[in-house]
Amino acid sequence: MDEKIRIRDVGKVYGTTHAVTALEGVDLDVMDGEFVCLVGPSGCGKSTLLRMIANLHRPTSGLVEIETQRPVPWPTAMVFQDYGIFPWKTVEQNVAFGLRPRGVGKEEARRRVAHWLERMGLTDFAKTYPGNLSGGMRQRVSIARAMVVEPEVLLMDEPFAALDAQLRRLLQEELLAIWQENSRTVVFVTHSLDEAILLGDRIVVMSARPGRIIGDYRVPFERPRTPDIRGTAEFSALEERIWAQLRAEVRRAPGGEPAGAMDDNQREVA
Ligand SMILES: Nc1ncnc2c1ncn2[C@@H]1O[C@H](COP(=O)(O)OP(=O)(O)OP(=O)(O)O)[C@@H](O)[C@H]1O
Repeated sequence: MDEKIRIRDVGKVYGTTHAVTALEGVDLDVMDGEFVCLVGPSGCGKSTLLRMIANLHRPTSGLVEIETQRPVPWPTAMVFQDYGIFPWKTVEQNVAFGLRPRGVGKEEARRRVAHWLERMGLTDFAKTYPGNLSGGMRQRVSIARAMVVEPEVLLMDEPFAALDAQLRRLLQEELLAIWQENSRTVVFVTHSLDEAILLGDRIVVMSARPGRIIGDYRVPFERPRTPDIRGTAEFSALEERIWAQLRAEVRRAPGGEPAGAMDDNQREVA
């Protein structure tokens, strides 16, 4: 496998008078086709790192590079927690949004939009406006809009965090299937270790702010995977190992609870 994303000694400081050092000395390589999950306490700079990979923020120091044959436009697409779709455009128009700027012709655009509407179960809602959709359906639109541009790197910032537990499981399972059909490079930020182990090839753990990388775990489950792996002893053991490291960082982060007060069963990083 070749290297797809190269992050070298990256730092990010926001502001000047009240400067906030969000990241410090971050090194990370992501291989082509790899699904990497980033976990860490609240405010440790996960979104900042993702936005730098998306070329939305520039690092204050260090280097973020993507190995690509077509650097213009930037070869990433992003899915946000709050959907990031346009309320004044229909589902179909939202999904088609990124195609024209990327020079995709009309016929090809029509074909791709139809494919992703169908794949995400949105065909009957093509002419609907997002305001009339549930949260789960809006997030499907968001995923379709990202996938339709056939990004080399898919960036997901807590995409399922706003959904209720059942919908979240459903969309996790759909993403797992989609990724296994398309296998692109993915960087996925989550507060849930369960979600990270289900979906990822690797789990990268960040420290409390300023964020640094303090752990890197390979997920041992073969592909294609199904959600049944959740019930295995290996799954729980990995979750325990990662949580043991993460727990100390969560406690160090602002708002970290004293020992014993956290909901250990949920393994959600506060
Ligand atoms: N535009 C900004 N200006 C100033 N400070 C910022 C800005 N964006 C983020 N920060 C600060 O940088 C730090 C890292 O923020 P970031 O959103 O990257 O963390 P995160 O790990 O994604 O947090 P969460 O898990 O809560 O979403 C935080 O202290 C945040 O307040």
